[in-house]
Formats: sequence, C-alpha cells, structure tokens
Amino acid sequence: MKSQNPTTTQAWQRLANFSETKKNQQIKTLFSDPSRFDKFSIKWEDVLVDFSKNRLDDETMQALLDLAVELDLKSAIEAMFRGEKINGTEGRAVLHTALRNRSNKPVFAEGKDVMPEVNAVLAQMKAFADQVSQGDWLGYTGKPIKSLVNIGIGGSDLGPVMVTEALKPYQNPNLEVFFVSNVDGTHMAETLKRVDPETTLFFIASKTFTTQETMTNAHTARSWFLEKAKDGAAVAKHFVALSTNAKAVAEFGIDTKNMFAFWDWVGGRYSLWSAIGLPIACAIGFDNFEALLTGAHAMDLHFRHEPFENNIPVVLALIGIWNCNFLGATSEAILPYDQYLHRFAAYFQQGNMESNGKYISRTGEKVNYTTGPIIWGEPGTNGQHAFYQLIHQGTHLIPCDFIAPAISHNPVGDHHVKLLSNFFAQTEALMNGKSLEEVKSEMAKAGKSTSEIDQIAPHRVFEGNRPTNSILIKQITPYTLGALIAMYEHKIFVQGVLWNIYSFDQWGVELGKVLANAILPELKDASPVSSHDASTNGLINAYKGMRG
Ligand SMILES: O=P(O)(O)OC[C@H]1O[C@@](O)(CO)[C@@H](O)[C@@H]1O
Repeated sequence: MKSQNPTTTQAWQRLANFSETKKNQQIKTLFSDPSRFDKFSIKWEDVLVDFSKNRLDDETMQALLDLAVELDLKSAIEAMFRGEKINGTEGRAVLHTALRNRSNKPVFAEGKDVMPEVNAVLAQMKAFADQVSQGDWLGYTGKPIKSLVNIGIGGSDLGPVMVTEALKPYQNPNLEVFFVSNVDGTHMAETLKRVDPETTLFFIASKTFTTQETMTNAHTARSWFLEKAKDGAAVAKHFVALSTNAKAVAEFGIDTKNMFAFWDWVGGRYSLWSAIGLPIACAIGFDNFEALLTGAHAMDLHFRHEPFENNIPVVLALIGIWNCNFLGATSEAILPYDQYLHRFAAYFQQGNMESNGKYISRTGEKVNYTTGPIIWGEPGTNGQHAFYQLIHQGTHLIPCDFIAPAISHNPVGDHHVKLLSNFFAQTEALMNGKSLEEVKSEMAKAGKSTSEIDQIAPHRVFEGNRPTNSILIKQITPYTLGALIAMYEHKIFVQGVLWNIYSFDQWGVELGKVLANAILPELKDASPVSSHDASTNGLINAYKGMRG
C-alpha cells in the first residue's frame, strides 16, 4: 500500500494551482452545461447520488480522479478486502467487509480463511435471535424476554442505536430496546426504572471487555438483577456478552456459551455487522439483519469493482477532499430528511472523526494539510429551525449531505411531500441564493420604503454557492440502510488513504482515560489535591467543597 504525502503528487499540484480561480466558481453557472446533472450524479440500484451542486467542473473532477490513481487507491482497496494488515500501528487487518461477505468466498487474515468462523457466529446469532424474537428465550421465572438492554459505548453502542432507530418500522412489537452507554448513573438508573428483571435481557457489548463505562454499567445491571433474582445461576438467562475477550467475559461471570465473539480485525466503529449487531438482530429479526448485511455487501462490490468515475464512495471522498483541502471547509453536515435516521450523523461522528481525526501520517511525520472534517448534523426539517441560518448566511463553508427516502414508512396525510419539498428546496436555495437586486425588488413590491429597503436588504441577501450532495433513496429498508452505511464507511476509507493516515486505530482516546483513572482515587475523600495544574487542582477542590 503506497504511502505518499498527497501534496507531492502532480494531481494535487494541479488542484492547488487552479483552486485559486475555481474556488469562487458559481455552481449555478456550471449548469449552463445541460448534461451536468446526468454527468454529476450516479444511480445505483434504488439510490440516486446527485453531486452536481458542488463547486466542481470537469477539470477539477478529472484532477481528483487522477489524484486517486496517482496515490494508487486501487491497490489500497484490494489490500483491505484481501485482509492485509493495513491497520499499521496495531498490526491488524481491517475486515468488516468479511462480516457481510454474502458471497462466502474465502477471505484470508494471517493466512486463515475467516469465513467459517464468521458464519459460525452468524449461525449462533440467528439461533439466539430467533429464540428471543419468538419468545422462546425465557427468563429465570419462565417468562419470555420483553426488554433488551444493550450496555456498551462508542462502536459498541452507536451502531446498534442508529440501526434499531432507523429500522424501527421492522421492530418486533413484543420487544422494547434500550441502550445504556454513559457512565453517568442517570443513564442506567433511568433505564432500570423502565424494565423488569424477570423479562429483561442484557447485552454486555465491548470489544475489549475492559471499557470503564461499560464494565461499570454491567456490574450495576448485574447487582440490580441479582437483588431481585437472588440466584446467581439466573444470570445465564439474562446476560450475554458480545466481545473478543473470552477471558474477561468469563471473569465477569457470563458463561462463554452466552458469548458472541468477534475479532481484532473488526474495528469498534465498524462492528455493527458483527456480534455487536446482536441486539439489532433480536429487535428486527435475523432475516432483516441479514438484509442489512446483504445491502452492505452490494455496496462493497460496487466500491471494489466500479471504475472510480462512477464509484459513489470514491466520488464522495474526492469531493470531500476538494471541499476540505482546497475550498477550506473544516466540517461536513449530514442532514437526513427522515426522523428514523436521527442518530445517523452521530454514528458517523465516531465513524469519520475517530478514523480520520489524525495529524500524523503513515510515515510518522506531522501532516502539512487538513485531514478529517468535523462531522455533525440533525434530521431535516428540524435543522432548518436551528442551524441552517449559519449554513445559508454564516462565514463558514459547510458542505452538506442531504439524505431522503422517496417513500415514507408513515404516509400520514401530506407530511412526506412537505418533508421532501424542503429537502429539494434547501439544496436549491444553498446553490442559487438570492441577490441584492432580487431582495430589493421583492421589498419594493411589498411596499417597503426606500430607507427600509436600504437598511434591511443586505441582511436578506443569500450569497448561495454553498456546496451540497443529495442522496435520494427509494425507501430506507434494511438493505438500503446497509448500503448507505457501507457507502460512508468506504468514503472514510478512501479519504484516509489519500490523506496518507491510519484510519483504523484511535490512540487519541487513550490519554483522557489514563488521566481519569489517576484522578478517580483522588475523589474518594475530602482531602484537597495539589498534584495537578492550578486549574485542575482548583476544579477538583471546588468539587470537593460543593459535595461536602
Ligand atoms: O467496544 P469497547 O472495547 O468497549 O470500546 C468502546 C469504544 O471505545 C473506544 O473509544 C476505544 O477505546 C472506541 O473506539 C470504541 O468503539
């Protein structure tokens, strides 16, 4: 896998040279080319990706595609799918694609075909999920399970949360799903108020089975359960583990036959396809979980085999690099016009920012260019009443991904056409804006005085020319959701390759944890601390004073 500073490529030099003139290109003028929409959109199965509302002309697109070729993206893609240890700092392969490899062709990690064990865990998950879904998994008093509580954080939480929310229309009506992630006791306390130990199944989801928040919550849940159940043997009916760490699972007291394993070559933020997805499979049924895998696999095949100019993850990644590295954007907004997708942006905050929030290159030097963007977003239309003011008239350039289903699961009255009218209008407004002349003319027609027009008009001008992608999906189903998630995963992968960084480790999360573990014992009593800087000492001692 090539490791090159992208700024040393000819393609990057070309992009840098013409970005000065092109960065103020007016998107709307580019539509003088009648074929622009067709040229700058990709139709894949029931998904239309329209990237024509970007500051992007043929020359820029070609230079971006040349960048991908010059940095040998193709070899990097093959290295990932073939199980090479591309997670260089941890010496691991990156094979979340194997988890959904519906072709069942062999995939090798360290010389061993991983598919037999992947399939064995999927079979174990199916058997378990079928029992739970059909009410055949009984609690210690013989009642069927009604409540699922997933205890996990980060990749052991965000994926199952996002998918079960997104696929709520497919959820078993006899089951309620809860997620506890924060070590803040409120999260567990509020959840335990809503469930009955006799009919509750806890999933302890942790790749390492060492994460402080998860283990704290797991012990609290077990204590709560045993206060009622009394008999430790009952734990086996109400606790299962989703982990790579069988030793730690056994030490916690979960029978390893109730453990659903996954492997080190599955990154936490890429793990919903693994045993971490068991609460999803229980909530929506294994057949729908399998459809999720199938959709992701279909996108994997598209990503692996489609020429770059028609390759959705590659094109979105390249546009992101143009916006970040040449137009100066530092964040990207993901705006799903679908209330069920309300946790989609949050999911890709971890997916993107924990993957590409890096400043050291694969060769160990500090990068001299921008890497991973800040990812944020909320569902439409709510965002329009919260932060779209800044997107339209702020001083930041914020590229936005608008996502919408053509068909709603809830065809209530005219709600969906109103939702979609906003979906279409926002990207049109962000591109076209409204000129001073148009504003003044409108105000004059409304009978406003000249002085009022002169005073107010500038505030009502929309510069426009704000770049957006529109992703229109026939309907959010397990299959299309799987494809959508995989699409974003591969976009992130491509950008990491081109930015010459390691996207699959997360050393940046370690320091805070270590310092918190050092402070924790200092909080046990009222004695003042002085081992830190003045601010941290001051805060801790003030806390002790407040707490009494
Ligand atoms: O699944 P686990 O091992 O409990 O890790 C949880 C999360 O913690 C991290 O911040 C790594 O420490 C994320 O990368 C990970 O998804």
